[in-house]
Parts: sequence; structure tokens; C-alpha cells
Amino acid sequence: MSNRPEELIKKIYEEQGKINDVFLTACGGSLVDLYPGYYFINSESETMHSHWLTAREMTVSPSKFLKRGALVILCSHGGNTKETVEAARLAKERGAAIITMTHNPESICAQEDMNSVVYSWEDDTNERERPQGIVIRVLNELMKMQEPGYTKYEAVLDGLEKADGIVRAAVKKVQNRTWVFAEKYFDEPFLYIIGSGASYSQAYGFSICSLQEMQWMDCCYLHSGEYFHGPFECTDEDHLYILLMGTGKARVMDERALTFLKKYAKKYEVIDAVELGIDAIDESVNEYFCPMVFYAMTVAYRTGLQDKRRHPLDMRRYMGVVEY
Ligand SMILES: O=P(O)(O)OC[C@H]1O[C@](O)(CO)[C@@H](O)[C@@H]1O
Repeated sequence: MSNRPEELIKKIYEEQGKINDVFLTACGGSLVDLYPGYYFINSESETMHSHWLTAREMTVSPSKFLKRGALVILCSHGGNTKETVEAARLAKERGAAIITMTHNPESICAQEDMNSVVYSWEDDTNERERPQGIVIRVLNELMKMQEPGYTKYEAVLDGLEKADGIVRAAVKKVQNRTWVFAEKYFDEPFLYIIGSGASYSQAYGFSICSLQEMQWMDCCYLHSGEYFHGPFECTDEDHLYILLMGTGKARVMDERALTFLKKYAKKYEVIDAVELGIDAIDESVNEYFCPMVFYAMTVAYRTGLQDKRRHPLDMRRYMGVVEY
């Protein structure tokens, strides 16, 4: 059973009353998509605290704030991931409200008591109907209901209308660059992916899902601010960096990383959301939409690598193959 996100959060708000804590939890790629919502609440809310954590961590070490007055947003693409299902059950037991997103209408996460939003995941699915868009839709409504001083509601709605067009244009724009990147770097022994703000999630996802899981490439993700607190000592002309440059207040950290890379590195790829058109969305909120653009970039770059490296994106040796 699927719910409309806006109606679901209204129903929850009527039942629960004031929300004090928003938890966002899942595993892997689904967890990545929840981070912008965490960042949004952390930046915008005057009445709520947000928490972003792995589903397993939520159950092995539950927060004292996981109780009535908490909203837990979960995502599981396949809908049956054990850790995520257990996190949803624990949240309900503790009296928290849950919203569960899944692509699989037959899954545990789509059952009636899961308050599910079943999303489509086709090439032409609009960004506002994908998990990152659904989370922002839910939280934008929640902010409007709970915080009379919230002024960004309309700007976010406008962003949700524009995001899909921006993402599609950006994918066309970088197509050639992804091929050139793959030609140059297909055999690279190690990569660093750097980002910050809401887009830090996409540095994480680019690394753990697109390159480690799907290409078996050694790499790690870095926060642009943290780059200067240790990792920059590895910088030289041999190491390869991909820098995701977002917008908003966090951008200064990405700019600082770029300045350093220009001076001391030789191999770096800059993916800049501004150059890719994100500023068509109001600047007060466009940072929350950069991760949609960056996710599409990870797909474009990993596809370029797949083709050049002849390593299918779907090939696994452990995940879903052996016991773990
Ligand atoms: O979104 P689901 O179905 O819970 O699956 C999570 C799994 O899928 C991935 O996101 C992608 O394969 C993994 O990172 C993770 O183990």
C-alpha cells in the first residue's frame, strides 16, 4: 500500500503532535539518499533535532530520543533488508512515527503498518518522486506545519518542480567528460571523492556504492573540511581526486579544497553544481537539491568506467552471493 508523502506526514502530525526528533536510517545507497533530509532539518529547523545513522546502529545502540515525538524516515529499495526492517519495528515499539520508502510493493517495507511510500525508479521517474525528493517533500511539509516562522516552503516546492529538468540537462552536459575521464583514469589504483554540506552524502555514495560496490575500485570519501585535517598530506601529482562542489554555506569548504588541489595536485575532476545549472533554483534552498545532480553524476561516471573497464555494474562476488 502506498501513501502520498504530503498526506502521510499530515496524518502523522495529527496523531503524534509536535515532532522533536527526526531520525533518518537505512543501509548503503538508501542511507545516502536520506542525508540531505538530515542536513535540511539540521540547518533549517528551530524545533527539531535530526539524526542520520545506519539502520543496524539504530537497533544495536538506540537513542533515548527514539520514542513518541520522534519521526523515523526509512528507505529500503528492495524493501526486505533485515537491518532496515528491524529498525522500523524498533521505532514502532518505542512509540515513534515511521515513514518507510521502498521500490518494492510486495516487500515487508510496503506493508500497511509501515506507513509506506512506494516509489517508482525508472529512467524517466521525476526527481520529486525518488527518495531524495520524497524526503524533502515530507520535511518541507513538516516544517510548514510545525514552525510558523518557516519561510522557505514555496522556494522548496519550486525547487522540486525544477530539479528534474536540471538533472537531465546536467547528464547531457557531462556525457563526453565521463568518457574522457574513463579513458584517462580507468586503471587508477585509488581515488578520493570529496564533498561537503548536503552533498557530502554523494561523496559517500559515489565511493561506497558506485566505485567500491559496482566497480571494485579502491577509493574513499572525504569531507572537504576534513581534507585539511590529515588527508591532504597524501596529495601529490599521482593521486586522483573527484571534487563535488555544492552550493550554500558549505561551498566555501569545497572552494578551499579546490584551491589546494590546483596548487598541489595534478589529477582532479571538478563536478560543480553551479556549472551544471543548480542556480535555477532559489539560492536560499538550492544546496538541498545538489545531491540529486551529484547522484546523476555518479551514475554517468560509473557507467563510463563500466564500459571502459568491462566491469558490469551489477557484478558482485559477495553481496547476495555468499553468507555475511
Ligand atoms: O535499499 P535496500 O534494498 O535496503 O538495500 C541496501 C543495499 O543496496 C545497496 O544500497 C546497493 O546495492 C547496498 O549498498 C546495500 O547493501
